[in-house]
Amino acid sequence: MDATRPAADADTRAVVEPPVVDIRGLATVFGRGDEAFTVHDDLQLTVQRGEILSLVGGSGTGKTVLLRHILGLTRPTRGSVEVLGRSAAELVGGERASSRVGMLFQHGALFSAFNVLDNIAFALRELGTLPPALVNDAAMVKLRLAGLKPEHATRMPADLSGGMIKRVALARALIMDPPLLLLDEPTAGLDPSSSDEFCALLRELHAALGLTVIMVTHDLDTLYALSTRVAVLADRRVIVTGTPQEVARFDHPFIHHFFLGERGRRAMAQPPAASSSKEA
Ligand SMILES: Nc1ncnc2c1ncn2[C@@H]1O[C@H](COP(=O)(O)OP(=O)(O)OP(=O)(O)O)[C@@H](O)[C@H]1O
Repeated sequence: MDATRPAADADTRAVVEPPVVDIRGLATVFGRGDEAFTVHDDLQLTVQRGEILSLVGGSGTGKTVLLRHILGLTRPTRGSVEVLGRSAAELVGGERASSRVGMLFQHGALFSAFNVLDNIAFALRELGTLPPALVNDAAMVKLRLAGLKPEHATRMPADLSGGMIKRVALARALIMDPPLLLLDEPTAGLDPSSSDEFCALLRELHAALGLTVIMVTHDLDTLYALSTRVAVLADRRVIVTGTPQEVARFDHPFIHHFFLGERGRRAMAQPPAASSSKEA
């Protein structure tokens, strides 16, 4: 187990391929002078192609801020965030952003005035490079990929269940075929059965599309179902990475609370569902 990096022998690709995400010496400080508040300090994290990395940490430890840095929406105070070999800051806006990184926001963040198909098609339509019929065809492909039916295309977001909203948001995140997918609490607000179904869909798409996934989650069942690796944010940095079982053995108050409480022991007792799990 390594405090900041995947084990070199975890996967030979890790040695020969550049990481999909490479974060070095990252610091995030909000405010100035007496008001300064340090969220991250000398944080390192690398994510290799094909991983499903779960980012866990207590409330306010900077998980969402880190996702925003990776998306290029915000810049750290110090350090570098590289995504697919380029600075994340170069990603912002237009085709380059959504064709490299897809983002599934916690509550779906669908446009309430657009129907399902128009929500899915949004980024591709905005590009203006394809005729409308082809944009619709591409959106229909993603709609089906996300496990929705053609008859759902004309529904409005207000008429969708929580599970369907997640699926539409996922289809929208994938419209430009990004190699990297960021998930913020993908199963939050879903009942256990919808949550299991959504995890199964994410696992299928991860394998079928060869995605790299970074996921923020507080849900241990989701973590055990999907993660190939877990990174724990505490004390302003990534204190440990490893398989869920390895990380659970690391001695830190947050980890004791998160993994070894009753809820954690129950989730750990489930057989690991991620077929691509690898020992670090
Ligand atoms: N733009 C900002 N200006 C000032 N402080 C901010 C800003 N964005 C985030 N913060 C602060 O940074 C800290 C980390 O926030 P963040 O939302 O990343 O936490 P989190 O780990 O995602 O928490 P949670 O699990 O509760 O969602 C919080 O204290 C938050 O108030």
